[in-house]
Amino acid sequence: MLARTAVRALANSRQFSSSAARQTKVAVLGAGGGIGQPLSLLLKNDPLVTSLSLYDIRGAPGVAADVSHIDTPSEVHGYAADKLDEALEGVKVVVIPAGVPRKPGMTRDDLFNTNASIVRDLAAAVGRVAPEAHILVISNPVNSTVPIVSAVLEKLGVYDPRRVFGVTTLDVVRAARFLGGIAGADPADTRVTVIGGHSGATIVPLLSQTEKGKGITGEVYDQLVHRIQFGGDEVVKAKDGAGSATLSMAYAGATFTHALLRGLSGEKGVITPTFVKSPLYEDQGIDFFSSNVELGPNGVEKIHPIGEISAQEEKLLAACLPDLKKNIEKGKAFVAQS
Ligand SMILES: NC(=O)C1=CN([C@@H]2O[C@H](COP(=O)(O)OP(=O)(O)OC[C@H]3O[C@@H](n4cnc5c(N)ncnc54)[C@H](O)[C@@H]3O)[C@@H](O)[C@H]2O)C=CC1
Ligand SMILES: O=C([O-])CC(=O)C(=O)O
Repeated sequence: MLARTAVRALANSRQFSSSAARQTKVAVLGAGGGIGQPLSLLLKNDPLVTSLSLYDIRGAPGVAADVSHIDTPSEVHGYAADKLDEALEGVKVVVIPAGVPRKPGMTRDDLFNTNASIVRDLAAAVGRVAPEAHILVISNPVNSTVPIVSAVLEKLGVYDPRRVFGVTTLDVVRAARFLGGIAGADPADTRVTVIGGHSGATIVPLLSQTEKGKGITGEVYDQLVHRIQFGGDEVVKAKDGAGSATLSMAYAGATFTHALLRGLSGEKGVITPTFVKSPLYEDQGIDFFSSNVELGPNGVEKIHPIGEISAQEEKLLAACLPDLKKNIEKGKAFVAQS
């Protein structure tokens, strides 16, 4: 399982990996935030990261000074608000958790007005300074921010769809954990492919494709699907105005980053769901979609088909597609009007 593999790698981080010699510089934009700080901590412990570039409009040099004392080989540098270009020099991977989080009663789409321009401007800087970088978008609403990043890069003439990813790994992490809880099994044995997008009804878990999930029916099935789709709301409610998931998201972000770095380093068979430019529903006007993607030396190596799904999952997918289409179009329209 992907998450388990990442944990093992992180645990082994004190051994200087031979792959580390490859010099992989990773930047975190939004490194001073609730996600950015623990994500920076986890990336400092990833043996595939040789240099960590931490940027935020507030607090990144402090986070960098703190994290830099951890006794792993990677270098860490922090950059203040006016040092974005410097932060991006020579980076191979850029992870973006910059932007505002939800408060109770808000949808992810309610974050659009603030986060769309933050993500647009950061993407433009990446396109200018590090046009070959792989960009991992965490900032919500992911269903719109990924099309925003893509459209910005397209405008700059540097867009390669194999290098832009929406991080939907938290949905995969939650699905494994929640199914594991119900099945009384180790989440390593209850990995679920989650497709679609990253908000409410656009999150579609394919429980029928897992050994432990396929027998679940009735109310238990409905509750499990609802919990996977609205797990984010659970955290927003519990934090009661203090934000949304940060620690589990940092874990998910570090897990996905590690998977990408494994793919980039030439490892075969690294497959995980991620929200990318995709042909799967293009005939319905939906050109971004999350499904199992094989990661390789160029980023997206292969987009896997959805495979066989149940009648219930067909219904979930039918509910997902119109919402997803609207979210994608909103992101594209924002850049077109910018
Ligand atoms: N993809 C996913 O599964 C998830 C996404 N998120 C999203 O991640 C985003 C960040 O969440 P938190 O870390 O909890 O928020 P936060 O408010 O704790 O941190 C955000 C950070 O971004 C920084 N920032 C704002 N504008 C910036 C700019 N122009 N350049 C660089 N940094 C900038 C802020 O100074 C702050 O340090 C939110 O949009 C949230 O909805 C949260 C959880 C899961
Ligand atoms: O719920 C939120 O706003 C943050 C998020 O995307 C998640 O936890 O899945």
